[in-house]
Amino acid sequence: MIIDAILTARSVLAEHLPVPDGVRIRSLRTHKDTRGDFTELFRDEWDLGPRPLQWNMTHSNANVLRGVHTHRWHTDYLAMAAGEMILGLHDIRPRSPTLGVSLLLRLQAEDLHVVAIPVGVAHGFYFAEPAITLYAVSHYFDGSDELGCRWNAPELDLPWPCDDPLLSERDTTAGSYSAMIADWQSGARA
Ligand SMILES: Cc1cn([C@H]2C[C@H](O)[C@@H](COP(=O)(O)OP(=O)(O)O[C@H]3O[C@H](C)C(=O)[C@H](O)[C@H]3O)O2)c(=O)[nH]c1=O
Repeated sequence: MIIDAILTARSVLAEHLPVPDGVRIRSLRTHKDTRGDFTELFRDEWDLGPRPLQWNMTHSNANVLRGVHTHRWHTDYLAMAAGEMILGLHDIRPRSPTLGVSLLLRLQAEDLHVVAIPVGVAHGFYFAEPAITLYAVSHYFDGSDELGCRWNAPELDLPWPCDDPLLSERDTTAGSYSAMIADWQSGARA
């Protein structure tokens, strides 16, 4: 069953489950009181990868899938502000010890964790219900660093819990997995 392939961030940390090399997951501490709550999202001292230069917020409707994308230069750093995301990860770096490793990770605003995704780890965000994602990037937005492939390319080995997600025009017309690999390797650093 697909649902069995989806791990919570908490279980990955608790059971020391393998993730693509360089992916960092950290549990965030929420301080609750009678007014609500307070959670630190980022501390440079946490050493989760390159420092964020830009923060973004995305509202996603139900059944939206953003991706699958990968980058040559910038790291993504994300947490859920509301709702839940199924984060798909897949390592495409030829020299990585986790080349080809795939993972579906459940991120929940109700159990806050932050995830840092390094260059060369392809990723997609699936939202079964409306959700709000906060994410930072280590470089300013540059469309030339936006690589990707079809969300359901078999080579990704990502059993997404959806059949017909709502995609952007860009993701609808995304190319093949092999084209993404060639594109990435033509200019990658890692
Ligand atoms: C990323 C970005 C986008 N935009 C504009 C460009 C488009 O008009 C609109 C939506 O952008 P896009 O369709 O690229 O958004 P996503 O499909 O959610 O993709 C983004 O989130 C996935 C998961 C990624 O990994 C990508 O790096 C990132 O592009 O926001 C900006 O103005 N600044 C930005 O930094």
